Amino acid sequence: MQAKLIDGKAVSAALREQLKEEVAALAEDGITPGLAVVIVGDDPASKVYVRNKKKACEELGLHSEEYALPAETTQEELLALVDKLNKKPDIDGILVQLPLPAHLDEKAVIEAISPDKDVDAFSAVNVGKIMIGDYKFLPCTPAGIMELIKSTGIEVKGRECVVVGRSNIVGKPMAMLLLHQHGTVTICHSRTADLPSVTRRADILVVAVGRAKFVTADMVKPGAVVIDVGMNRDENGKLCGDVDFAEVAEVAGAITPVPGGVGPMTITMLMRNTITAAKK
Ligand SMILES: Nc1nc2c(c(=O)[nH]1)N[C@@H](CN(C=O)c1ccc(C(=O)N[C@@H](CCC(=O)O)C(=O)O)cc1)CN2
Ligand SMILES: [Mg+2]
Repeated sequence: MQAKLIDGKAVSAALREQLKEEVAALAEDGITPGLAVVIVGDDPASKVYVRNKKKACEELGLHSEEYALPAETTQEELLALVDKLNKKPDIDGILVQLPLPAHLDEKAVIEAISPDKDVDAFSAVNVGKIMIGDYKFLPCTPAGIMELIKSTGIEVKGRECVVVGRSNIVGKPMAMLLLHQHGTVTICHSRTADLPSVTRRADILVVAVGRAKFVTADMVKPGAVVIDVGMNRDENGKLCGDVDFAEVAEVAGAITPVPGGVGPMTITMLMRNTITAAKK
Protein backbone atom coordinates (compact mmCIF):
# COMPACT_ATOMS: atom_id res chain seq x y z
CA MET A 1 0.00 0.00 0.00
CA GLN A 2 1.44 3.36 -0.97
CA ALA A 3 -1.48 5.63 -0.03
CA LYS A 4 -1.59 7.48 3.28
CA LEU A 5 -4.41 6.14 5.44
CA ILE A 6 -6.95 8.79 6.44
CA ASP A 7 -7.84 7.74 9.97
CA GLY A 8 -11.43 8.79 10.71
CA LYS A 9 -11.22 7.62 14.30
CA ALA A 10 -8.17 9.80 15.02
CA VAL A 11 -9.59 12.89 13.25
CA SER A 12 -12.87 12.36 15.07
CA ALA A 13 -11.15 12.02 18.48
CA ALA A 14 -9.20 15.25 17.95
CA LEU A 15 -12.37 17.13 16.98
CA ARG A 16 -14.18 15.78 20.02
CA GLU A 17 -11.48 17.27 22.27
CA GLN A 18 -12.17 20.69 20.70
CA LEU A 19 -15.92 20.19 21.10
CA LYS A 20 -15.46 19.37 24.81
CA GLU A 21 -13.84 22.77 25.26
CA GLU A 22 -16.77 24.45 23.49
CA VAL A 23 -19.24 22.62 25.73
CA ALA A 24 -17.27 23.70 28.83
CA ALA A 25 -17.34 27.33 27.64
CA LEU A 26 -21.11 27.14 27.09
CA ALA A 27 -21.54 25.60 30.57
CA GLU A 28 -19.98 28.75 32.05
CA ASP A 29 -22.88 30.67 30.48
CA GLY A 30 -25.36 28.16 31.91
CA ILE A 31 -25.99 26.50 28.53
CA THR A 32 -26.11 22.72 28.09
CA PRO A 33 -26.75 21.65 24.48
CA GLY A 34 -29.55 19.08 24.28
CA LEU A 35 -30.13 16.43 21.62
CA ALA A 36 -33.27 14.33 21.15
CA VAL A 37 -32.89 11.14 19.11
CA VAL A 38 -36.02 9.42 17.85
CA ILE A 39 -35.93 5.81 16.68
CA VAL A 40 -38.90 3.89 15.34
CA GLY A 41 -38.80 0.08 15.23
CA ASP A 42 -36.12 -2.51 15.92
CA ASP A 43 -33.53 -2.21 13.16
CA PRO A 44 -30.36 -3.57 14.86
CA ALA A 45 -27.91 -1.25 13.04
CA SER A 46 -30.04 1.81 13.83
CA LYS A 47 -30.13 0.81 17.50
CA VAL A 48 -26.31 0.71 17.55
CA TYR A 49 -26.05 4.15 15.95
CA VAL A 50 -28.56 5.61 18.42
CA ARG A 51 -26.67 4.07 21.34
CA ASN A 52 -23.43 5.57 20.00
CA LYS A 53 -25.07 8.99 19.71
CA LYS A 54 -26.13 8.79 23.36
CA LYS A 55 -22.58 7.75 24.36
CA ALA A 56 -21.08 10.64 22.39
CA CYS A 57 -23.41 13.08 24.19
CA GLU A 58 -22.28 11.67 27.53
CA GLU A 59 -18.60 11.90 26.55
CA LEU A 60 -18.95 15.56 25.54
CA GLY A 61 -21.28 16.66 28.33
CA LEU A 62 -24.42 17.17 26.23
CA HIS A 63 -27.93 16.51 27.50
CA SER A 64 -29.57 13.71 25.51
CA GLU A 65 -33.02 12.18 25.33
CA GLU A 66 -33.91 9.00 23.47
CA TYR A 67 -37.41 8.27 22.20
CA ALA A 68 -37.70 4.62 21.13
CA LEU A 69 -41.07 4.09 19.47
CA PRO A 70 -42.60 0.77 18.38
CA ALA A 71 -42.51 -0.24 14.70
CA GLU A 72 -46.27 0.22 14.38
CA THR A 73 -46.14 3.92 15.39
CA THR A 74 -48.42 5.99 13.15
CA GLN A 75 -47.42 9.06 11.17
CA GLU A 76 -49.64 11.19 13.42
CA GLU A 77 -47.98 9.88 16.59
CA LEU A 78 -44.51 10.52 15.20
CA LEU A 79 -45.42 14.03 14.02
CA ALA A 80 -46.93 14.76 17.45
CA LEU A 81 -43.63 13.78 19.11
CA VAL A 82 -41.64 15.97 16.70
CA ASP A 83 -44.00 18.86 17.45
CA LYS A 84 -43.48 18.35 21.19
CA LEU A 85 -39.68 18.29 20.76
CA ASN A 86 -39.78 21.42 18.57
CA LYS A 87 -41.29 23.23 21.56
CA LYS A 88 -39.10 21.68 24.28
CA PRO A 89 -36.70 24.37 25.55
CA ASP A 90 -33.95 22.01 26.77
CA ILE A 91 -33.74 20.35 23.34
CA ASP A 92 -31.60 22.17 20.75
CA GLY A 93 -31.30 19.39 18.19
CA ILE A 94 -33.73 16.73 16.94
CA LEU A 95 -32.62 13.69 14.97
CA VAL A 96 -35.00 11.09 13.60
CA GLN A 97 -32.95 7.97 12.90
CA LEU A 98 -33.33 6.76 9.29
CA PRO A 99 -34.53 4.61 7.69
CA LEU A 100 -38.05 4.74 9.11
CA PRO A 101 -40.41 1.77 8.71
CA ALA A 102 -41.96 1.74 5.21
CA HIS A 103 -45.44 2.93 6.26
CA LEU A 104 -44.04 6.24 7.52
CA ASP A 105 -43.45 9.28 5.29
CA GLU A 106 -39.80 10.16 5.92
CA LYS A 107 -39.93 13.40 3.96
CA ALA A 108 -42.93 14.73 5.90
CA VAL A 109 -41.25 13.85 9.21
CA ILE A 110 -38.02 15.62 8.24
CA GLU A 111 -39.96 18.70 7.14
CA ALA A 112 -41.82 18.73 10.48
CA ILE A 113 -38.58 19.30 12.40
CA SER A 114 -37.99 22.98 13.10
CA PRO A 115 -35.13 24.11 10.77
CA ASP A 116 -33.33 25.55 13.83
CA LYS A 117 -33.31 22.10 15.46
CA ASP A 118 -32.69 20.08 12.27
CA VAL A 119 -29.16 18.94 13.21
CA ASP A 120 -29.10 16.48 10.29
CA ALA A 121 -29.62 19.46 7.93
CA PHE A 122 -31.93 17.31 5.81
CA SER A 123 -34.91 19.71 5.58
CA ALA A 124 -35.61 21.72 2.42
CA VAL A 125 -34.90 24.98 4.23
CA ASN A 126 -31.50 23.83 5.44
CA VAL A 127 -30.61 22.23 2.10
CA GLY A 128 -31.53 25.53 0.40
CA LYS A 129 -29.34 27.46 2.84
CA ILE A 130 -26.42 25.19 2.00
CA MET A 131 -26.99 25.86 -1.73
CA ILE A 132 -26.65 29.62 -1.20
CA GLY A 133 -23.73 29.23 1.21
CA ASP A 134 -25.59 30.80 4.16
CA TYR A 135 -26.00 27.87 6.52
CA LYS A 136 -25.94 27.09 10.21
CA PHE A 137 -25.70 23.29 9.96
CA LEU A 138 -24.03 21.04 7.42
CA PRO A 139 -25.25 17.46 6.92
CA CYS A 140 -23.07 15.24 9.10
CA THR A 141 -21.53 12.89 6.53
CA PRO A 142 -20.45 15.56 3.99
CA ALA A 143 -19.25 17.81 6.84
CA GLY A 144 -17.19 14.93 8.21
CA ILE A 145 -15.70 14.30 4.77
CA MET A 146 -14.63 17.94 4.49
CA GLU A 147 -12.81 17.54 7.82
CA LEU A 148 -11.11 14.36 6.57
CA ILE A 149 -9.97 16.13 3.38
CA LYS A 150 -8.68 19.02 5.50
CA SER A 151 -6.71 16.55 7.64
CA THR A 152 -4.73 15.46 4.56
CA GLY A 153 -3.42 19.03 4.13
CA ILE A 154 -4.57 19.04 0.51
CA GLU A 155 -6.30 22.22 -0.57
CA VAL A 156 -9.62 21.83 -2.41
CA LYS A 157 -9.23 25.16 -4.23
CA GLY A 158 -8.70 24.65 -7.94
CA ARG A 159 -8.73 20.85 -7.73
CA GLU A 160 -10.75 18.48 -9.87
CA CYS A 161 -13.30 16.97 -7.48
CA VAL A 162 -15.50 14.09 -8.60
CA VAL A 163 -18.45 12.90 -6.52
CA VAL A 164 -19.88 9.52 -7.53
CA GLY A 165 -23.47 9.38 -6.28
CA ARG A 166 -26.24 12.00 -6.28
CA SER A 167 -28.27 11.31 -3.12
CA ASN A 168 -29.84 14.25 -1.27
CA ILE A 169 -28.04 13.20 1.91
CA VAL A 170 -24.49 12.73 0.63
CA GLY A 171 -23.79 13.28 -3.09
CA LYS A 172 -25.56 16.59 -3.70
CA PRO A 173 -24.53 18.40 -0.48
CA MET A 174 -21.00 16.98 -0.84
CA ALA A 175 -20.66 18.56 -4.27
CA MET A 176 -21.89 21.86 -2.88
CA LEU A 177 -19.37 21.89 -0.01
CA LEU A 178 -16.50 21.16 -2.40
CA LEU A 179 -17.76 23.97 -4.63
CA HIS A 180 -17.85 26.37 -1.65
CA GLN A 181 -14.15 25.54 -1.17
CA HIS A 182 -13.52 26.48 -4.83
CA GLY A 183 -13.16 22.93 -6.14
CA THR A 184 -14.05 22.19 -9.78
CA VAL A 185 -16.83 19.71 -9.17
CA THR A 186 -18.36 16.95 -11.28
CA ILE A 187 -21.24 14.78 -10.03
CA CYS A 188 -21.46 11.30 -11.57
CA HIS A 189 -24.21 8.72 -11.33
CA SER A 190 -25.45 5.44 -12.75
CA ARG A 191 -26.09 6.98 -16.18
CA THR A 192 -22.77 8.77 -16.54
CA ALA A 193 -21.14 7.69 -19.81
CA ASP A 194 -17.63 6.27 -19.48
CA LEU A 195 -17.46 6.75 -15.72
CA PRO A 196 -13.77 5.65 -15.41
CA SER A 197 -12.66 8.44 -17.74
CA VAL A 198 -14.37 10.95 -15.44
CA THR A 199 -13.20 9.47 -12.10
CA ARG A 200 -9.62 9.31 -13.45
CA ARG A 201 -9.66 13.12 -13.70
CA ALA A 202 -10.26 13.49 -9.96
CA ASP A 203 -7.67 14.90 -7.57
CA ILE A 204 -10.33 14.34 -4.91
CA LEU A 205 -12.72 11.43 -5.46
CA VAL A 206 -15.73 10.92 -3.18
CA VAL A 207 -17.65 7.69 -3.70
CA ALA A 208 -21.17 7.18 -2.34
CA VAL A 209 -22.92 4.67 -4.58
CA GLY A 210 -23.79 1.84 -2.20
CA ARG A 211 -22.11 -0.89 -4.29
CA ALA A 212 -19.35 -3.02 -2.77
CA LYS A 213 -15.87 -2.44 -4.26
CA PHE A 214 -17.37 -0.51 -7.21
CA VAL A 215 -14.33 1.73 -7.71
CA THR A 216 -11.26 -0.15 -8.89
CA ALA A 217 -7.63 0.95 -9.32
CA ASP A 218 -8.01 1.68 -13.06
CA MET A 219 -10.65 4.33 -12.17
CA VAL A 220 -8.31 6.35 -9.96
CA LYS A 221 -5.70 8.98 -10.82
CA PRO A 222 -2.33 8.22 -9.23
CA GLY A 223 -1.93 10.29 -6.05
CA ALA A 224 -5.65 11.15 -5.71
CA VAL A 225 -7.42 11.57 -2.36
CA VAL A 226 -10.10 8.86 -2.27
CA ILE A 227 -12.99 9.11 0.18
CA ASP A 228 -15.19 6.04 0.55
CA VAL A 229 -18.68 6.64 1.95
CA GLY A 230 -19.93 3.10 1.30
CA MET A 231 -20.96 0.58 3.94
CA ASN A 232 -21.59 -2.78 2.30
CA ARG A 233 -20.98 -6.44 3.00
CA ASP A 234 -18.59 -8.35 0.74
CA GLU A 235 -18.97 -11.97 -0.43
CA ASN A 236 -17.72 -13.15 3.00
CA GLY A 237 -20.12 -10.92 4.92
CA LYS A 238 -17.29 -8.56 5.91
CA LEU A 239 -17.97 -4.81 6.05
CA CYS A 240 -16.50 -3.05 3.01
CA GLY A 241 -16.81 0.23 1.17
CA ASP A 242 -17.67 1.29 -2.37
CA VAL A 243 -13.95 1.34 -3.18
CA ASP A 244 -11.81 -1.75 -3.66
CA PHE A 245 -9.46 -0.69 -0.86
CA ALA A 246 -6.66 -3.20 -1.44
CA GLU A 247 -6.07 -2.27 -5.07
CA VAL A 248 -6.94 1.44 -4.93
CA ALA A 249 -4.56 1.97 -1.97
CA GLU A 250 -1.72 1.05 -4.38
CA VAL A 251 -2.61 3.98 -6.65
CA ALA A 252 -4.15 6.71 -4.47
CA GLY A 253 -2.21 9.31 -2.49
CA ALA A 254 -4.56 9.09 0.50
CA ILE A 255 -7.57 6.89 1.20
CA THR A 256 -10.22 6.33 3.87
CA PRO A 257 -10.74 2.78 5.13
CA VAL A 258 -14.12 1.15 5.79
CA PRO A 259 -14.68 0.80 8.69
CA GLY A 260 -12.77 3.58 10.43
CA GLY A 261 -12.97 6.34 7.80
CA VAL A 262 -16.08 8.42 7.11
CA GLY A 263 -18.37 6.54 9.55
CA PRO A 264 -16.76 7.69 12.81
CA MET A 265 -16.99 11.33 11.67
CA THR A 266 -20.78 11.26 11.27
CA ILE A 267 -21.64 11.22 14.96
CA THR A 268 -18.93 13.76 15.82
CA MET A 269 -20.42 16.17 13.27
CA LEU A 270 -23.84 15.60 14.82
CA MET A 271 -22.36 16.67 18.17
CA ARG A 272 -20.92 19.77 16.51
CA ASN A 273 -24.29 20.67 14.98
CA THR A 274 -26.05 20.23 18.32
CA ILE A 275 -23.55 22.55 20.01
CA THR A 276 -24.04 25.09 17.19
CA ALA A 277 -27.82 24.84 17.65
CA ALA A 278 -27.47 25.55 21.38
CA LYS A 279 -25.49 28.73 20.65
CA LYS A 280 -28.62 30.15 18.88
N1 LIG B 1 -31.08 10.68 10.75
C1 LIG B 1 -30.01 10.01 10.28
N2 LIG B 1 -30.10 8.72 9.97
C2 LIG B 1 -28.99 8.09 9.46
C3 LIG B 1 -27.76 8.75 9.32
C4 LIG B 1 -27.71 10.13 9.66
O1 LIG B 1 -26.65 10.82 9.52
N3 LIG B 1 -28.85 10.73 10.14
N4 LIG B 1 -26.62 8.06 8.90
C5 LIG B 1 -26.64 6.62 8.83
C6 LIG B 1 -26.35 5.90 10.12
N5 LIG B 1 -25.37 6.56 10.99
C7 LIG B 1 -25.79 7.50 11.83
O2 LIG B 1 -26.94 7.70 12.08
C8 LIG B 1 -24.03 6.04 11.09
C9 LIG B 1 -23.59 5.04 10.24
C10 LIG B 1 -22.31 4.49 10.41
C11 LIG B 1 -21.46 4.94 11.40
C12 LIG B 1 -20.13 4.32 11.64
O3 LIG B 1 -19.40 4.78 12.51
N6 LIG B 1 -19.78 3.28 10.92
C13 LIG B 1 -18.57 2.49 11.20
C14 LIG B 1 -18.84 1.02 10.97
C15 LIG B 1 -19.93 0.49 11.84
C16 LIG B 1 -20.09 -1.02 11.74
O4 LIG B 1 -19.14 -1.71 12.07
O5 LIG B 1 -21.18 -1.44 11.35
C17 LIG B 1 -17.42 2.89 10.29
O6 LIG B 1 -17.69 3.25 9.13
O7 LIG B 1 -16.30 2.83 10.75
C18 LIG B 1 -21.92 5.95 12.24
C19 LIG B 1 -23.18 6.47 12.08
C20 LIG B 1 -28.02 6.14 8.40
N7 LIG B 1 -29.07 6.77 9.13
MG1 LIG C 1 -30.15 24.10 26.45
